[in-house]
Amino acid sequence: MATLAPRAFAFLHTFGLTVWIAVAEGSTWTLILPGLFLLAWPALAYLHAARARNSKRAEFRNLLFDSLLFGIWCGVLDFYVLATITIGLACLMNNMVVGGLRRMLAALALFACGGLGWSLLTGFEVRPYVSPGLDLYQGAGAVLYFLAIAQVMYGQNRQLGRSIIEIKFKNRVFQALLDLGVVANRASNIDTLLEDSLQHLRANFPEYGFAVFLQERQRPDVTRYAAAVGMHLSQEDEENLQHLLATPPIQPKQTLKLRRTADNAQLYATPMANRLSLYDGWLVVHAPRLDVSLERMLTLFVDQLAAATENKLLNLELTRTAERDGLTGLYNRGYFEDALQSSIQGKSHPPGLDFAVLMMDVDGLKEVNDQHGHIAGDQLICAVAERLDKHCRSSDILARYGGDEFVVLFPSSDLSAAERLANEISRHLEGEQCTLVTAQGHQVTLRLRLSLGSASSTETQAQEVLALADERMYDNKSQRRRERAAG
Ligand SMILES: Nc1nc2c(ncn2[C@@H]2O[C@H](COP(=O)(O)OP(=O)(O)OP(=O)(O)O)[C@@H](O)[C@H]2O)c(=O)[nH]1
Repeated sequence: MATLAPRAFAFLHTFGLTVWIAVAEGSTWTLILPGLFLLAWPALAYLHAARARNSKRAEFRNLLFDSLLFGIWCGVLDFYVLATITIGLACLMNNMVVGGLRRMLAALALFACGGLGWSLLTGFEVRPYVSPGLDLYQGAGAVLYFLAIAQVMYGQNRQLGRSIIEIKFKNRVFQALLDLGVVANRASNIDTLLEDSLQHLRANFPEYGFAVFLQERQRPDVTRYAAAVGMHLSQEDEENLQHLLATPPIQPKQTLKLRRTADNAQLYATPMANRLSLYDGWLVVHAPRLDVSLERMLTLFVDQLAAATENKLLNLELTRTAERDGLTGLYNRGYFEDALQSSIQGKSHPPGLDFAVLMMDVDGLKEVNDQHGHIAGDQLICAVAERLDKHCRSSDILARYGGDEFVVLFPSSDLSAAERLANEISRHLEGEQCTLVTAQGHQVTLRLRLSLGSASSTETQAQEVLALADERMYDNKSQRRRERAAG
């Protein structure tokens, strides 16, 4: 379609040539009337291409038909040499440009067929030369035509260059978005999610620096998560953004300029603007300047990052709810039993790793509940949980087994690990004072008392370890009761 104007000019010019020759030889209307078709053909060709399902192919067919038509017309004009050479050359060039050598050869064949076919039908006549004036007319027309075609090709090349740059940019954006998706799946927490996401962004866009920070919506002065790659976000920048988010009427929706940096680049910040349910935040980019494509890219990344963060938060919350006890925050019974099953399996397969279990029961919870109410009872359970947690190592799995019972699993350990913790509890927790506040607001101080029982897979069948620890804990409780009754 871009060549429509030069082609229309070529047909118009050829019509002028026809009129010139008709007048010069006196054949006037017998040559001019059929010549009018030359004026109509570019419009017909345009309509045909515009309506065709595949307009590019229709355009190529039109170019071949141009060659046939011009071949016939050169025959009509008795092969006036300069016209035949320039018109023929134009036909070959047009076809060569769009379809290479094969299409050019096809155009040559059609051009020759047109000219020779016409001569066969009407008799072969040759008029190699008409007048110097016509040579000048034809020469000037040819030069104009070729220059116009060159201009069209230059424009198309420029367009192509721009499109390639744009496609490469879009590919990088696409790749970065894909990377963000993969990172989001792999990240085990929000910090690694943000850090890895920015690393991948930077890998795809090394010319930019990136930073992100999320703050709690309820307490905008608290930055909850932050990460920066390839740039530094000063305390002042952070406070500035926090201030913007904390001031509802001016909460921005679009990317805004933060400040000029020392290296003459700019810091731009794109807000997450209600894309997260619990947090607000910014994606900050260090870039030489902000253009439309960078702004669009930032919006896409913010969307993707916010969606990934939201998913991860939900996922972590879900996992937490599924594995944790609601009152104490310790692992729950389900999580403990899964871990115990893994240890039992581990013992039955080489290298047959041993494990140990320590069961604990708070003495006298019923009495606390009865005397001071359930709220005080809950506080006692939480206080015990907190203190037990302090004595456990990171590899120990401490869980609330139910009611006032706690349990610790020591994977890859023997009885000594359980006995070590039992001794620590007896020495440090047993008898320790604990202050509770009743529903009525009264303070109650009581002493902690715990019954303990431990067992390990070195002593019994793996499946029996928990039951053995439980049995020993009840033995311990009975003995303590007897001692208390006696003493
Ligand atoms: N406040 C509170 N009480 C609970 C909770 N879960 C269980 N209980 C109570 O804890 C008590 C547990 O029963 P027991 O183990 O027989 O009571 P205990 O007074 O500790 O008795 P011993 O263990 O024999 O010393 C019951 O009264 C339950 O109602 C809880 O989440 N909160």
